[in-house]
Amino acid sequence: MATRLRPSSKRCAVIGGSGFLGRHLVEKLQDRGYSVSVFDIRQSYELPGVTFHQGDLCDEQALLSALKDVSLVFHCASPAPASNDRALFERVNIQGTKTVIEACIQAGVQKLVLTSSASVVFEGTDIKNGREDLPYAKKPIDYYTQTKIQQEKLVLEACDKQKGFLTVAIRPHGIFGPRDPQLVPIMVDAARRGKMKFIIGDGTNLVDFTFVENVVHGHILAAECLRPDSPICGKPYHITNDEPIRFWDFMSEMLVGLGYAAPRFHLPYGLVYSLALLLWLLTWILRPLLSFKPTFTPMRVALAGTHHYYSCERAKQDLGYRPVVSLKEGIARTVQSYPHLRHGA
Ligand SMILES: NC(=O)C1=CN([C@@H]2O[C@H](COP(=O)(O)OP(=O)(O)OC[C@H]3O[C@@H](n4cnc5c(N)ncnc54)[C@H](O)[C@@H]3O)[C@@H](O)[C@H]2O)C=CC1
Ligand SMILES: CC(C)=CCC[C@@H](C)[C@H]1CC[C@H]2C3=C(CC[C@]12C)[C@@]1(C)CCC(=O)C[C@@H]1CC3
Repeated sequence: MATRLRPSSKRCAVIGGSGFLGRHLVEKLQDRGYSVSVFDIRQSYELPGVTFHQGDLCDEQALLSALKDVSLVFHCASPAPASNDRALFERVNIQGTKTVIEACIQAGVQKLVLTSSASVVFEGTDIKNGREDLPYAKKPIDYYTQTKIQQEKLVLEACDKQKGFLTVAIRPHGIFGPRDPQLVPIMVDAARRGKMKFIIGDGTNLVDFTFVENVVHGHILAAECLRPDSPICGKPYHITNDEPIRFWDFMSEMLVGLGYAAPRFHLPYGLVYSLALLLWLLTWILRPLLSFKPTFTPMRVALAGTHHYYSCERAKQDLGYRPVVSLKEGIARTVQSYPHLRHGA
């Protein structure tokens, strides 16, 4: 009888590997001796030794050919939150994740590590040192988060030790670092349009911002700890910098580092939130006539004006996680990596 060789445990695939987090993950996995392939709807770079499979994760056949002989899969693909496209989030994050799970099982993949998000428990009100046992948000802040909740449940429920298919979810928060297409570019765009003069609320709200290499480290630890006898099977893990910082101090450090002025004038949180809500309603009503994307959405105001930071004790205990790059160093390395976004560039 022909024996089917078990895929090497160092052969892995990164779904969403062309993205910000995905590419950092691919680079680190290669450094650690993994043989890596990328599955993504687009190819954004080339890297010697990395095989690219371009395709939509909703296409099972395309996935199956990319997952041949792969034993470990990282799923970090998602449409960008800013698109706010409900149908797209549902198709990719829910239907697509079901397809990823089915393809993994069919291809004989043994481990699936999902990039979830700490925002699955966030409802727009304060969370201080939130642990993983907080309930999922009943009223998620947007469609993106609503589908991230469904996605996480699907992946964790698929964990089946009998069948030899093990899953775990990493919940990062506020990922930042070189090549990030969201945080710094949105902030600089707002600064260039004179919209970063104001602090929403009293400016004391604490938030987690997590340097991308720490998020990568958490993913790799989770993959390496995922064994049938390990307590991490089917569980979510917060991965943060473990250094909550005032939202507006973080913004100021980034802005000043890039040569812009720090926000100075305080505006009451309730007022800005109500205005953002009104603006959002107006753009929704007028959407057949004009397409306008406001900088101030209720979701962004909530993110900028409330406490939302999370405990990563569980990751420390079960994964041996410790951040590898401090916030100070992460900010310095990020600022340095954006010469084209500096004031006057
Ligand atoms: N950036 C952040 O602050 C946070 C991100 N996350 C999660 O981390 C993951 C990675 O996020 P980022 O790297 O920031 O996003 P990104 O937008 O840079 O990367 C996502 C990748 O997914 C790919 N993709 C999208 N739809 C696809 C499809 N149908 N088939 C195949 N590939 C597809 C995109 O082409 C892109 O390369 C996402 O799951 C996101 O929800 C969670 C918490 C915070
Ligand atoms: C901590 C966390 C979850 C960060 C996620 C990233 C984005 C949601 C933020 C990145 C840039 C931020 C930003 C604002 C809100 C939150 C972000 C979009 C503002 C719109 C808040 C109101 C302002 O005064 C302008 C800000 C620009 C940058």
